Formats: sequence, structure tokens, C-alpha cells
Amino acid sequence: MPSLTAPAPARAAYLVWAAALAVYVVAVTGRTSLGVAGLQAAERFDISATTLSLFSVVQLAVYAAAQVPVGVLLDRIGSRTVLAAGALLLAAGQVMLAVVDTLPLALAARVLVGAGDATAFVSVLRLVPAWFPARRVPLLNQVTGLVGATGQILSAVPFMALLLAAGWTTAFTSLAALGVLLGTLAAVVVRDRPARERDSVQPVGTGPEVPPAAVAVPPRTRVPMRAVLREPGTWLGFFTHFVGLFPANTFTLLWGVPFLTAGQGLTPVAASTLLTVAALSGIVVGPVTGELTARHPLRRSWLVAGAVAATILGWASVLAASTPRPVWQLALLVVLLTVSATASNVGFDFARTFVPPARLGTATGLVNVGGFVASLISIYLVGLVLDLVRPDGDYVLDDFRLALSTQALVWAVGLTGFVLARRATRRRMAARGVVVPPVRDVVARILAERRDRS
Ligand SMILES: N[C@@H](Cc1c[nH]cn1)C(=O)NCC(=O)O
Repeated sequence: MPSLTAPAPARAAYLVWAAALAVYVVAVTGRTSLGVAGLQAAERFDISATTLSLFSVVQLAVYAAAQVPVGVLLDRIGSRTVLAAGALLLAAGQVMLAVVDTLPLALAARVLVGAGDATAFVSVLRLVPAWFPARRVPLLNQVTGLVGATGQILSAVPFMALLLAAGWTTAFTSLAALGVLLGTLAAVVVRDRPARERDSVQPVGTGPEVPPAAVAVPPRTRVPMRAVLREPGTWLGFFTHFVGLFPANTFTLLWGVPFLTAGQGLTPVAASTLLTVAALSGIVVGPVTGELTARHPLRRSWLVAGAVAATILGWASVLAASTPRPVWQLALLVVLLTVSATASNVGFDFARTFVPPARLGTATGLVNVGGFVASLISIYLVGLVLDLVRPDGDYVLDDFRLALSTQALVWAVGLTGFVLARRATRRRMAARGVVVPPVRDVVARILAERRDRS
């Protein structure tokens, strides 16, 4: 059996990760490209704003539906092939969108984009534990999400400039060319695992609170799908991603800018500045969350619960008021949305530490479904209420207050699942001999140790 501790060569590990990450950045650029080209799309396909939002919904639905099949493929054929094939699929969708001028064909193109996009993030997450020591994985997962988000800047700035200067066909064909280029690079550079295999010895129960309980699990052991579905840790990951991701997606993918402009009276420039603040705050929030996750693996669920509670309070304070809120309060809200989105990545850490490595891709895909299903439901509910209360689309603040309050339903479902899955996970851990001491006991012990020392 290969050594459990031999590190993979760091340069090679970073090279593999960077090549895969580049594909993820282009996937996010493709995902968000239609958002910035909304006006041109409405003109080209002769459609209303509501029909335009159908593009986002179709793409997100395909993305979510593809997660488990992609995860299964990752476990069977590895990140390199899935990543390269996904990049080509994404490029095919962008080329198609570049040339078609009817709505059904444009929607079909977006299906391809959604399917290609679905492969990128989970492929990168599958590579990280194979190439890096367990201690670094939570941080690198956060940095992966963070760097991926810069794809949104690429679509907002250079892609938009190309669209305005050279037109629709050139802009989308260029995006496709970039996808082919980086997909090819990934096929050449990425290796699914180092030559000296890391056996992903990353069980929960390690960290300062409990001594390491390393368990060697040969990576290619066959693990049935039902073992993944019966593992409560998988569902803890699913509901973590569910409750953490949807507030940020609801805001950034569709309803944030209309709420800030039509509801709160900000200019479009001020609204996009706030979205930039949200993205930039991730530079601090992501690594801090990653580091805390790595240092306190037995307290990860508290991190998630705290982030969700803060986000609920942030939204409640904004929506309770019937007058526009000061900019500082809106800025605080968008930062909290980033805190929640970064906490959602802890869901992937639950998958990594509770599911055998041979099924890590499947479990990662399943966890990712949680966030995107919740996002779809939330985006739909907000749109539904807005349509009911203001069919003419001339929204005012009160319409948004009511519509955005529907997020409470999604939180209620997500938090119920989270609490139940957490309980089941703790029971399973106790059965395996890892008993998590209550926080008050840990605090009492630390205080007693301090007293003894002084
Ligand atoms: N949780 C997000 C990534 C993220 C966003 N902000 C911080 N991290 C996620 O799961 N993304 C999936 C994807 O395909 O982008």
C-alpha cells in the first residue's frame, strides 16, 4: 500500500489545480455571460425580461440535474476527462448561441452551457484532496470558489467590452475559443492523482479537540451508491450547501440589482458597486472560513449555523423597514451573503470527511445539488410573488419586501434538514467512537487549563 503521509510534489499539485481552476473560471464566465448581455439578447431573440429569466432557470436546472451523473463519472473516469469534455460542451453551447437567432435554439444552446458548466467546480474539488494534504483542503476549496467568482468579472468587463465593440457573434465565439483552449490545456496538464497516490485519509475526528483517527481506505474500493445516500454526513453536506448558497445566488443571479435599484433607489452603478463589494469581501471571508474549518472540524456545523443566522438577521433588518436603507446597511447585507456562500462550501468538507474516497465525486455532486435546487426554488418564489403583486413589472420597495421574505420558507426547509442530518451524523460518529464534547464542556476545560497555568 502506498504511504499515507508522503506529500505530492507541491509544484505539480499547484500546476494541476491551477489548470483545472482556469476551466472553472471560464465556466463561470460562460454561466454569467448572458446576464450581462441581457439587453442584446432581448433584442436578438425578440423576448421580454421574463422570458429572458427563463434562460437562467433552464441553465441552473440543467446544472443541478447534471451534478449526480457528473459526480458518478468523476469517480469512474476522473477529473481530467470530465473537465476537458465539459469545457468542450460549454464551448459548443457558446458557439451555438453565437450563431442562432431563434428562442428554442438559444435555449438548447443554454442547455449545453449548463451541462458543460456542471462539470467544472466538482472536478476541481475532486482533485484537491487527491493532490493536497487534508489540512489544506478546506482553504483550497474556498480559494477555488473565490477564484471561480472572478469569472463574473471577466463577463462583466472584457466580455461586455467585446460585445459592445464587435457584436454578439464575435463575443460568444471568443468565449467558446477560450473554453477550447483551456479545456485542451487541462487535458494536457491535469492528472487525476499524483504518481504516489494520496489515500485521502481525511476522516472527521481529527483536529485540536480529538486526536487524529487516520483510517486508510484504498481509493478504488467499490462503494455502492446507496452507501453514499445512507451516510448522514452526505445529507449534512447537502443541507449545508442548501441553506448557505441560495441567498447569494438569489441576489447575484437575478433579484439583487432590481431590488437595489427599483426597491432601494440606488443607481445601477451603486448597485453594481455593492455586488463588487460582495465579491471582494470573499477575499477575506473565504480564507478565514477555510482556516476555521480546517482548525475546528468538529465545530464546522456551528460555523454554518452562525453564518446562516447572521444572514437571516441581516435580511430581516433590511426587509422589516418600509423605507430605503442606508448604504452601509445594504453593504453589510451583501457581505453577509458572501459569508453565507463561503459557509456553504463547508458542505463539501462534510462530504470529504464522511464519504469514502471512491465515491467522493458522487457525494460532492450531491452536495452541490442542494445549493442549486434551493437557489432555483428561491429565485422562482421571488419572481412568483413579484408577478402576483405587480403584474405590470413596475416594482416598488413593498413588492420586494414581500417577495424576498419568501426566502424564509427556503431557510425553514433547509434548516430543518440541516438539524436532522446533523443529529443523525453525530449519532453515526458516536457509533464509530468519535464523541463530540459539548461546547460548554470544551469551554469549561479550556478555562480550567488557563486557571491551572496561572
Ligand atoms: N459554494 C459555491 C462556490 C462559492 C461561492 N462563493 C464562495 N464559494 C459553489 O458551490 N459553487 C458551485 C459552482 O459551480 O460555482
